Amino acid sequence: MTGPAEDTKSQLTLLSSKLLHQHQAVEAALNRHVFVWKEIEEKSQKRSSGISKTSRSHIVQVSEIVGIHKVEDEDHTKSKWDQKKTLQFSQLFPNAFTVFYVKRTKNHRWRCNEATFSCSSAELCEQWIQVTREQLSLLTNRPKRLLVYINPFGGKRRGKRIYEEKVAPVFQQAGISADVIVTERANHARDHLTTEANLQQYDGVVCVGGDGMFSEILHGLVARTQNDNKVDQNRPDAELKPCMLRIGIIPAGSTDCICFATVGTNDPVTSALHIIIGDSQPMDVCSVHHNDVFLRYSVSLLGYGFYGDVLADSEKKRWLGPARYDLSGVKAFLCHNYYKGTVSFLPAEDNLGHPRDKLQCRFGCSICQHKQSSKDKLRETADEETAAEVSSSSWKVICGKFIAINAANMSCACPRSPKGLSPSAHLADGTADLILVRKCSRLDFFRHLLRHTNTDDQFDHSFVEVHRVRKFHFEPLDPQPLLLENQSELPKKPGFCPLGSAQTTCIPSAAHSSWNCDGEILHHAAIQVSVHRQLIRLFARGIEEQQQRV
Ligand SMILES: CCCCCCCCCCCCC/C=C/[C@@H](O)[C@H](COP(=O)(O)O)NC(=O)CCCCC
Ligand SMILES: Nc1ncnc2c1ncn2[C@@H]1O[C@H](COP(=O)(O)OP(=O)(O)O)[C@@H](O)[C@H]1O
Ligand SMILES: [Ca+2]
Repeated sequence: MTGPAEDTKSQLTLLSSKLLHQHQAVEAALNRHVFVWKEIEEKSQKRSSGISKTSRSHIVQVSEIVGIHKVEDEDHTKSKWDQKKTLQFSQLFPNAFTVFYVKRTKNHRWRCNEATFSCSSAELCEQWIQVTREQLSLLTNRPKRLLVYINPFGGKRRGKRIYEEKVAPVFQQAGISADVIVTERANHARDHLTTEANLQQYDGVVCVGGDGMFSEILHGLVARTQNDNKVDQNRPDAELKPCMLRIGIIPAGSTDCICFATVGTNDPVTSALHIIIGDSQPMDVCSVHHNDVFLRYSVSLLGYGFYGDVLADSEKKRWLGPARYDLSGVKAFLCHNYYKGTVSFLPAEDNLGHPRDKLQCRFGCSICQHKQSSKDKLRETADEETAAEVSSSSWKVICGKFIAINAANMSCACPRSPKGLSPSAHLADGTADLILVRKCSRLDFFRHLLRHTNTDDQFDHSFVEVHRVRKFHFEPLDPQPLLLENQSELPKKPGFCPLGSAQTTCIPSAAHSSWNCDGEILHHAAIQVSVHRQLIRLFARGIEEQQQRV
């Protein structure tokens, strides 16, 4: 907290002068927090009209200034027309500077707005640029150098163009330098991060692609951090070390759920601006093990049954781009498979809310800032047998036939489902929402799915239950044939006769489905999952409640 002396200091005007903006005289001022300009109403003007207009003032937070440049030095990536206009302007007003700043528009989208001011002298212009840049350099959370990985084949295969046309120019305006790697194969980014990249020279890593590409960055960074700290990822109870570098996501994939659920939109320019201003959003990560073998990490959806089947089928249709999920979704729905198994879970403490409490995770979320007590920590590290001794609420066990078992570590909001699989799930509370959809009729399941696209409560069905959990295990009823230790890259298992469907052309499911782990297939049905609170940080801030307009 800042005391009164500090408050006064931060409000001290650093610069104040009369400038010209859009042919109108303005009084501009800069302090540590804001840059303000206010139209000056000339006395003669007031007298002749007889009416005193309210002069408009504009406020820009210093933390949301992207950059400041002398007009003649401005961006060469501008169109020919804009460059010509800039040249003409700088001939007319030689001592002018432009401030680039964040402007909020509809649906959580941000744009880079600009305002040009001309000064009475070259010295004054230089002074404005220098003092403003000094203030920006005090914002130590801003990245200066980034490592960028582009998946040229993600989504509609537009990753490279999106980066070059929409992101690189704003990074340049902000003075950010970026080393760019266009991936040449799957797992290129993951392997490069795990073993090769010299991470000390970067302030963050950016991925251009979808959730699968994000997953590569996540695995590379988390593995690198654990290796450097000698933490064994194979131990399900290992206390993982948090990653120091933040991750930025430029959405260019098929679902873009991780970007959408942390920023509120899947818009490349908005993401670039969150990176530039150095936003920071901690995020939980689920570790997935099979016995004592580490399988994968997950930040969004871990889905068995319906979403596992959709993914397994969609992989064969990659050439269709994002539409593959719609086709495979319809197919999985028509197949209507269900799977037998046992789910056991460690419920989260009551003070962390409930998936149906309608307290959505938003910018500055108080639930995510909640500090874990030592009792909670002890309870979390205890295994199934000893948990009962340290807490009144201990592991719960549910056996049944399930159409879908979904663990949502965050809301999983995406353009297909703007409120997500679990609208009240939290980004950084150390829990996941475990959704169990039991065997039901096709019509009921359709009703449940449909509610993901409207405002109705998708949990308000007799066949759906939802729990907020810290850990969970799944065990299929029938034992699975032995799989190799490192299963994550195994080819798709051969199809068997579906358990819950009479049709023969269905997505092959046998007694087991596979897990959809942030869009990657896991072939082990039996898994153990733990949520690791705030293991990583993104260049994001969570979804803002109200659109503030400048
Ligand atoms: C009758 C209309 C029903 C519509 C139901 C829609 C429900 C959609 C929920 C989507 C949750 C998405 C969770 C995120 C998953 C992604 O990690 C994963 C990989 O993404 P990417 O790498 O970008 O390709 N995407 C999926 O698994 C797609 C699921 C789509 C299911 C229809
Ligand atoms: N150069 C590449 N060639 C082929 N696959 C790649 C390449 N780079 C990344 N991948 C893989 O592509 C998959 C899908 O990437 P992603 O960017 O998530 O797109 P989408 O959202 O369309 O699935 C990821 O599993 C990732 O490992
Ligand atoms: Ca969470």
